[in-house]
Amino acid sequence: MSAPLPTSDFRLPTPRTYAILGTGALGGFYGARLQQAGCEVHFLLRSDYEQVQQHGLVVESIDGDFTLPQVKAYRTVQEMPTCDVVVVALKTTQNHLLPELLPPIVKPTGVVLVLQNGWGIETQVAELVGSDRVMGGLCFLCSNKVGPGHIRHLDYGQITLADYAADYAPCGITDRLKQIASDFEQAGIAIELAEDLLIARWKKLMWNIPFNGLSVVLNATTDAMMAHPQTRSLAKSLMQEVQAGCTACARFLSGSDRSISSDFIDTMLDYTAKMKPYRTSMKIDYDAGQPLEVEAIVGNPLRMAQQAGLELPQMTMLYQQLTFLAAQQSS
Ligand SMILES: NC(=O)C1=CN([C@@H]2O[C@H](COP(=O)(O)OP(=O)(O)OC[C@H]3O[C@@H](n4cnc5c(N)ncnc54)[C@H](OP(=O)(O)O)[C@@H]3O)[C@@H](O)[C@H]2O)C=CC1
Ligand SMILES: CC(C)(CO)C(=O)C(=O)O
Repeated sequence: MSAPLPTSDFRLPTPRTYAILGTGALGGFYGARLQQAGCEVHFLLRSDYEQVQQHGLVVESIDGDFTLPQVKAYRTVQEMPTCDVVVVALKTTQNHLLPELLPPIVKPTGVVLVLQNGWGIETQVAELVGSDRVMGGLCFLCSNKVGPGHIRHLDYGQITLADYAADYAPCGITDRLKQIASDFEQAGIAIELAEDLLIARWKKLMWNIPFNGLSVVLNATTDAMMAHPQTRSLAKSLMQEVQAGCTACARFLSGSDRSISSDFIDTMLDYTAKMKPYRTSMKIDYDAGQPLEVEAIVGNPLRMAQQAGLELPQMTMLYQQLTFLAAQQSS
């Protein structure tokens, strides 16, 4: 049964303009691909501004390298035009800036598309722009920013897109979701449309929580963790906790029985076993001495489950270990 469409299923104009908040590994890659496909894209930058303003964006990609010698680059949102789709591609550790970054650039009829990892971000954005103007995307992408304005796309790239409604109520496949999907597909990005953003987000967390977290705590890449029976078993136990957290969250927020099937756990384990040896984004950040996205990826889901009356002991221990390591790193 398809879910009821939200009252907010207003269509977006054609063509749609895009703003990229955070022109890094993810925002720089997808934004460049959208521009390459003909979309009008405006890039917000920080330390890379001068380089990108003068020399554009360089993208090395398994799908073919390309350079955009000229892009619409900005240092502040005040310089940017309002856009139809504002893509949030900052690290979530920068989300305290969203109250100042978002309002000036979202058109009155525009939407905000959250492409970050983690839980609860759409709700934070909805408080800024209204719950009828938020959408989410889960990016299965392996990409790094290797230099100012220089992106290296290593693997994958597909995005699961879903619309948002208050309390993560299922929205079904809305017209505006299809419009944005068509822009990304025109840019050669594989898109999956999901009726239920809550399920889609917890499915991504089923990968991010064990593998981003354990890669830091155990100082290991994904292949090494999958090759050892004990760490494979630990990853599966964490996935089972995420599965329980998802069910409790759905019941708490909307009184509904929505859950992730146990088959999906085996699918994710098989998927990871087949991945090229991969240093997760959290491990890359840890090794580089950068802030870790612990709160969005582990803390928020843990607190959501606890709010729903469910304790998750292994996720709790992982959170304690990661927050300790993050504190040691910054001391
Ligand atoms: N990389 C990947 O393959 C994947 C990433 N993700 C998720 O996507 C999100 C983004 O990650 P990722 O792209 O890897 O991160 P990056 O650090 O590569 O990109 C973030 C960009 O935001 C910029 N930035 C930071 N603060 C500001 C600011 N105040 N104004 C303007 N720009 C700013 C940074 O610039 P500066 O250099 O100045 O700090 C940086 O270029 C995260 O939630 C991550 O978990 C999800 C799936 C895969
Ligand atoms: C699943 C994966 C590895 C790629 O999308 C990811 O989410 C990350 O590196 O943060």
